[in-house]
Amino acid sequence: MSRTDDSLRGAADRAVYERAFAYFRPDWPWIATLVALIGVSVAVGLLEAWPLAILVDTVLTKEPKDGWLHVYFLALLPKDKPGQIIGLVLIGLALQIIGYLAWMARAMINYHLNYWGTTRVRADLFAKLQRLDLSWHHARPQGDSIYRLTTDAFGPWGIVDILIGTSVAAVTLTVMTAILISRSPPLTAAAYSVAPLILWSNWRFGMRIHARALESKQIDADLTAHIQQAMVRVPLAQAFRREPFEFARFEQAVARSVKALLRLNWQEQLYPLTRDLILSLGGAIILGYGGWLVYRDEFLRPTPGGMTVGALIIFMDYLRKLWDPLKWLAEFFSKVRTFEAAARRVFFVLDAPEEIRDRPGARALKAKPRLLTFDRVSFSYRPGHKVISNLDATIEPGEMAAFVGPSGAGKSSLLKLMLRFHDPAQGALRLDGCDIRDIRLADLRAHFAFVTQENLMLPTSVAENIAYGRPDADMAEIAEAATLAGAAEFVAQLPQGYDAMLMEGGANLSGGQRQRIAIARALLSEAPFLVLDEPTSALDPENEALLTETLHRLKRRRTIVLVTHRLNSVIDCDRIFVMEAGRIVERGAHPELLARNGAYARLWRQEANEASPPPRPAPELKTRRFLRAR
Ligand SMILES: Nc1ncnc2c1ncn2[C@@H]1O[C@H](COP(=O)(O)OP(=O)(O)OP(=O)(O)O)[C@@H](O)[C@H]1O
Repeated sequence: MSRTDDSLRGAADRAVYERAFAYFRPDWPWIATLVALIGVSVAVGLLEAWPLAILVDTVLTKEPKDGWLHVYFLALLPKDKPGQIIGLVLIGLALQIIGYLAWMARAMINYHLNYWGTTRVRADLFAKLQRLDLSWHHARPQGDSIYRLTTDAFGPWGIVDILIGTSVAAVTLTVMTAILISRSPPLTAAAYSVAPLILWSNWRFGMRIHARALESKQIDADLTAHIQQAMVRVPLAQAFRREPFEFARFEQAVARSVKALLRLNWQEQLYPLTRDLILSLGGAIILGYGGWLVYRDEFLRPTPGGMTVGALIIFMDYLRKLWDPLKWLAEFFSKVRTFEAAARRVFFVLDAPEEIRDRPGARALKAKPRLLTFDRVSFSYRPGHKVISNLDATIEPGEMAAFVGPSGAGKSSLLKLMLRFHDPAQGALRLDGCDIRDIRLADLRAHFAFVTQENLMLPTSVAENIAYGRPDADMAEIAEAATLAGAAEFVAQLPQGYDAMLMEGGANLSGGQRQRIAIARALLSEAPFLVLDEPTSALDPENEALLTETLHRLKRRRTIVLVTHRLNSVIDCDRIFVMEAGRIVERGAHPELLARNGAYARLWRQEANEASPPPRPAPELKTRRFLRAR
């Protein structure tokens, strides 16, 4: 997935952090509990070695030491030695259990915050992606939006988590250092002598593992995309006997993935090895130097308050515990920057301007038949490349109008302007004289039932596919729409009829069957305008005639706007607009256009030469709701 995004650039920005925290504001009681539990874990961790130290220094010795923690622990215990031994064992056990429980509760709260907080981020992102106009989506691969939703959405929690963890690490280090200094400043210095090594190794391996993990993730994403595309190409590969080529490409992609994983695994193995070597070195320094201090203070020159075996045990234990907080501090920048980059990619989408949206004070407009006007409309996808130029057209309520013309003339683009998938650069489209940009978007779109060229199918039942625009429709209405669209016959032959499940993209239907389902979906909608882009392109002559007949019956009840190359279906249209290079070059009804012997007549003769069979009369259909006057 391409991550070379505008959102990755720029210095660390406080606003990104504040915004990340804002997503977790509703969770503050949970965050407070999490911090408290981390405090418990840290305290337990710091106390864990003390029962053993007290046992050695105070209970199992003839000369008990009197440090404040010793006094505090002993106050909880009986006066006799066996009682004190049992008590210290039980305290050690209790500390372990509390530590485990706190760790478990922390993990669960962490998951809870992560998943639910990220759900809020995802909900905002998904809603925004749904609102963003088609130009925005067309400018990026779909995979990019999917990556932002699935992976980058974890960025805000990552930032919060890292900041909490690093703050706790800083507090832990401070408390630990204070305790160590109170026991022995020279030994504390010895313990910290390996800290630079710990920092160095954490930093170095953190960066390397992070880079290798990112590389591996990227290569895995490419592999997944590669496999997905290869599966789509199976028929092509079989037809052109390119299976060996596809297999070689697959092998290459898998080999890249394996090599990237091995590079990651190598660093993951080197890291603990280095860590254990440094810890062993630190352990040796403390044992050697600390052992000498104990020998000096206990045997050579017995010194009250000097170094003890118990204190040495504490130092050995705390040395291991230095690792974690130092790791947090060393890895802070590399880790937080990754999450920051992910969060930026999320916020980049959330902040993307919505070109197509309700204007302030946009009008509510009830869906009903209205006069549609194209008023000197110009439009381009790219500056300087006009697709529609200064186009004027009027379609009366209840009329059937068609836009015809050569491929690339701008017919489909014109239909997209009607639903405000894009806005014109100049001029306006109007409903009953009102600029459609001044109408609430949802109200405007409720006027149109659109059958696109793609005939998108959902991987659900046939019935749900037909009822997508009107989920409350009952089975009788669905079946009636299917009949009108010429779909009823083949649906009846499916094993479960209307309950039959469609595969991804409607792969278990023919192109013509998908088109009929899409038309049924539009017919079932109660929108006053039926907008159809090449509705008969995949239909056989019989079904084309059936649909043409249905459309003619709907005339006067619905306004029908048709884009087609099949001129047979426009013969009875009230208005035909002939387009060339974004302009209307002729307009009128079929007979007058033929009589004019211009662009339309040329198209008509071309089609006649292509020997399309004459349209057959469609069977008589009983229509109820779809023909109803609105
Ligand atoms: N999303 C897009 N981005 C950039 N250019 C586009 C986009 N969609 C269409 N075009 C261009 O706009 C022009 C008009 O395309 P349009 O699809 O409106 O033509 P059409 O008359 O419907 O063609 P056809 O009959 O082949 O469907 C074409 O040159 C096309 O390449």
